[in-house]
Amino acid sequence: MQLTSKIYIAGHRGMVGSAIKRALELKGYKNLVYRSSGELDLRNQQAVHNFFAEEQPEYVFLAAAKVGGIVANNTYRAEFLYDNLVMEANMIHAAHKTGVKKLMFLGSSCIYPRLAPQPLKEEYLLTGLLEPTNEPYAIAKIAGIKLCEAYRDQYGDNFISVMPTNLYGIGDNYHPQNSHVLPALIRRFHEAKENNSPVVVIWGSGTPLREFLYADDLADACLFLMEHYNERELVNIGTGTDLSILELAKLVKEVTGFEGRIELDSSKPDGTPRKLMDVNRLHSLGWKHKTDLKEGIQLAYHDFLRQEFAER
Ligand SMILES: NC(=O)C1=CN([C@@H]2O[C@H](COP(=O)(O)OP(=O)(O)OC[C@H]3O[C@@H](n4cnc5c(N)ncnc54)[C@H](OP(=O)(O)O)[C@@H]3O)[C@@H](O)[C@H]2O)C=CC1
Ligand SMILES: C[C@H]1O[C@H](OP(=O)(O)OP(=O)(O)OC[C@H]2O[C@@H](n3cnc4c(=O)[nH]c(N)nc43)[C@H](O)[C@@H]2O)[C@@H](O)[C@@H](O)C1=O
Repeated sequence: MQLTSKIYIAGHRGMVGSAIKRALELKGYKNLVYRSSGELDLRNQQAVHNFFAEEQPEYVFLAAAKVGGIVANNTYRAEFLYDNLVMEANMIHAAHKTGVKKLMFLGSSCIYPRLAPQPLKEEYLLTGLLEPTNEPYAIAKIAGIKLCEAYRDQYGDNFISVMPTNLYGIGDNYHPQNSHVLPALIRRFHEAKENNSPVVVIWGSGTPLREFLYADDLADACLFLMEHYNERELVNIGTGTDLSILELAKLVKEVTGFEGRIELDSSKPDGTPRKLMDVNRLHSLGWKHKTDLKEGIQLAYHDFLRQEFAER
C-alpha cells in the first residue's frame, strides 16, 4: 500500500474498524474511505456495487459484521448467519468486479471445531463439529473464507483471510446482554463498585479458557499482513496464551477496584471449553503482539469510563 492508495475500511466505527483507521492515520495514509451502516447498508447488493464503482478502492479491510457475545450469537441465530453471509458476499463480489488490488476478510477463532486439538492450527478448519452457540456466525465466517479462496482460485484475486482470537479494547461493545465477556465484566464490576454491591455474578462455570488480544494490536497485525501476506492460507492472529473466565474475572475485579465476592450463574452457557490459537504462522511471518492482558484491561477500562462520562 502507498500512502496515497485509496483504502476502504468497512466497519470503521466498530472496535476493530476504528482501530484499523487509527493505525492507518498514524502511519500517514491519507486516502481513506468509509461509510456508516446508515450511509451504506452492506446487505444491499446494489448499494454496495454502486459504492465500489463510484469510489474504486484499491485496498479493502472487511471489518464490518454483525458481532456479539455468546448469548447474542445464540439468540439472534438467523441474523448472525444472514447478515454476515450477505455482507461478505456483496463486498467480496464487488471487490472482484471493480478490480480491488487486495482485500482482507476478518473471520474469527470460532470457525474451528469445538473440540479440536489445542492450540488451534489453521489446518483444523472443517475437521469437526462447531460450537452450537455460535454455529450460525461461524458458518458465515467459514463461507467468507471459502469465498476468498474461490475468487483467488478462479479469478486470481488477492483476497486474504485472517482469524482473530477474542478481542477487546477502545470502542468495544459494553451492552449488558449482547457484549463479549471482557467488556461485559468491565461494566459489571465497575457498576458493582459504584453501587457498593457485595456480589458480581459471572456467567457459566468460570472454567472455559479464552485468549484475548488488544484491538490496537490486532489492527497493527492487520496492517502488517496487508503489507506482507499474499497467500491463500488462513492466518491466526492471537497472543498464544489463555486463562480461565474465573481468572479473567479476578483480573477485572483487581483493575476496577471492586472488593466484593464473585458468584457463578450456571444457567448461562459456557460455550467452547477452549479456543487457544496456534500463532506460529503469524510469528514466523514476523509479527507478535505487544499489549499484555492486564495493561490492556486497564486501557479498556479507562476507555469505558471515558465513554460513560461522555454519555452523561
Ligand atoms: N470483537 C471480537 O471479539 C472479535 C471480532 N472479530 C471480527 O472483527 C470484525 C469487527 O468486529 P468488531 O469491531 O468487534 O465489531 P463491532 O460490532 O464493534 O463493529 C461492527 C461494525 O460493522 C458495521 N456493520 C454491521 N452491520 C452492518 C451493515 N448491515 N452495513 C454496514 N455496516 C455494518 C457496524 O457499522 P455501524 O457502526 O456504522 O453501524 C460496525 O461498525 C468482525 O468481522 C468480527 O467478526 C473476530 C474475532 C473476535
Ligand atoms: C469472539 C468470538 O468468540 C465468541 O464466543 P465466546 O468467546 O464464547 O464469547 P464470549 O466473549 O461471550 O465469552 C463467553 C464465555 O465467557 C463467559 N462469561 C461469563 N460472564 C459473561 C458475561 O457477562 N458475558 C459474556 N458474553 N460471557 C460471559 C461465558 O459463560 C462463556 O464461557 C463468539 O460469540 C464470537 O463473537 C466470536 O467471534
